[in-house]
Amino acid sequence: MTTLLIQDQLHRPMRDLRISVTDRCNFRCSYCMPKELFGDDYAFLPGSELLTFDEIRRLTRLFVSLGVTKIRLTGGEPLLRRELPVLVQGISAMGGVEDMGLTTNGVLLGQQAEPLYAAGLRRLNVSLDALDPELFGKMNGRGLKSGIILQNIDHAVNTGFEVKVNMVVQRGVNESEIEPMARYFKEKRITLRFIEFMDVGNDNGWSFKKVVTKKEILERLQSSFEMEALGHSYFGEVAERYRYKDNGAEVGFITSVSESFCSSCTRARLSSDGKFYTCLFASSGLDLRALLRGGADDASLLKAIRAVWEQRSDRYSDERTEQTARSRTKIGMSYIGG
Ligand SMILES: Nc1nc2c(ncn2[C@@H]2O[C@H](COP(=O)(O)OP(=O)(O)OP(=O)(O)O)[C@@H](O)[C@H]2O)c(=O)[nH]1
Ligand SMILES: C[S@@+](CC[C@H](N)C(=O)[O-])C[C@H]1O[C@@H](n2cnc3c(N)ncnc32)[C@H](O)[C@@H]1O
Ligand code: SF4
Ligand code: SF4
Repeated sequence: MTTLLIQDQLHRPMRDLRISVTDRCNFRCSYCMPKELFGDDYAFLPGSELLTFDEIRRLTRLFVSLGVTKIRLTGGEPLLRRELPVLVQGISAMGGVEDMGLTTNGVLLGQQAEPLYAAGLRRLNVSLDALDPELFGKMNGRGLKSGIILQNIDHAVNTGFEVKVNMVVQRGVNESEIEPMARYFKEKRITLRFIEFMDVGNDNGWSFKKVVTKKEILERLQSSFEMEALGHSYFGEVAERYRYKDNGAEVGFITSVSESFCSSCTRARLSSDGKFYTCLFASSGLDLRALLRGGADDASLLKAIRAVWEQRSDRYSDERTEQTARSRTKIGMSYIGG
C-alpha cells in the first residue's frame, strides 16, 4: 500500500496511533478512573464491543498508509487483553511501523514480559506513582504494594526491554516521592518521566493547585543533582528530556498543563470499541467499528479517516483555563487510551 501524507488544519501530520486495546483495568487510580465518572460498579464494555485483533490490524494498516509510523498500545490496562502477544506480533511485522511501545501499570509483567518480547515488542512505559508501599497501595485503589512493580520492572529490563517509568505528580498526594523516585531510577539508569496532573474526567479531583509543574520539580531535582537539558529528541515527542551529568541517566517532563505541546501533536487515538479520536480530550470520535462491521471497503475507510484528520484543529491543552478544564471530555483516560 502506498503512503499518503496528510495534515490537519494546523499543518500537523498524523504520525502516531495510540491504540486502546481494552477499557478495563485492575487498578482504580482516582486521577484516571474517578468514582464520580465510573460509578461504584465501574461498568466496562462487553467483549463483543471491542475491536477484534483482525479489525485492529486492518485499521492500523490503513493508518500507516496515511503516514503513521509509531504505534503505542495502551488502555485501560493493555495486559488484561487476552492473547495480546498475537496482536503485537501482527503489528510488529507490519511494513511501515518503525516503532511500537506499550504503556502499562506493570502488574502482569511478571508473566507477560517474555511472550511480549518474543512477539517483537521492545519498549515499555511502566506507570508507578510512589515507592512508598502504603502510599502506592492507596493511589492505585487496590492496595497493591510497589515492590511487585519494582520487581517486574527489573524483570522487564532483564528480558531485554527498554523501560521508562511514568509518575503522575499530585500536590498533597505524592509530591514527597519526587526525590526518592528520582534517586532510585537514576541509580538503575531507567528514565523516569514526571507527568503533570491533568483534568481528564468529569471529576478526578483536578485543580491548578494540585498540579506540581515541571519548573517546580526541576528546581527540586537541581538542588541535589547537576542536570543538563536535552530538549525533545524528535518533532512531536511528548516528554522533554534532561540528563544527570554524573551518570548519564535521564529524566523527562510531560508538561501538558504548564507548557502545553499541542502545536506538535501528531497523535491519533483508537478506542477499544473502535472510535477514532483526534485529541485526548475529545468528546466524540468517528465510529470506525460501525463502518468496518457495516462492510466498508478500505477506500471508504481511508476516505473517512482522512476527512477527520484534515478537519482536525484540536489544541485542548493550549486553550485550557481553570474555567474550561473538565467541561470538555465526558469520557476519561482509561477509555480513550491515555
Ligand atoms: N495532553 C496530552 N498528554 C499526552 C498525550 N500523549 C500522551 N500524553 C500523556 O503522556 C503520558 C505518557 O505517555 P506514554 O503512554 O508513556 O507515551 P509517550 O510518552 O508518548 O511514549 P514514548 O514513545 O516512550 O515517548 C501519559 O500520561 C499520557 O496521557 C497527548 O497527546 N496530550
Ligand atoms: C491511562 S493509563 C493506560 C495504561 C496503563 N494502565 C498505565 O497506567 O500505564 C496511561 C497513562 O496515563 C496516565 N494518566 C492517567 N490519568 C492521568 C491524569 N489525570 N493526569 C496525567 N496522567 C494521567 C497514567 O499515569 C499512565 O501513565
Ligand atoms: S492510570 Fe492506568 S492503571 Fe491507573 S486506573 Fe488508569 S488505566 Fe488503570
Ligand atoms: S491536548 Fe489534544 S491536541 Fe493537545 S497535545 Fe493533547 S491530544 Fe494533542
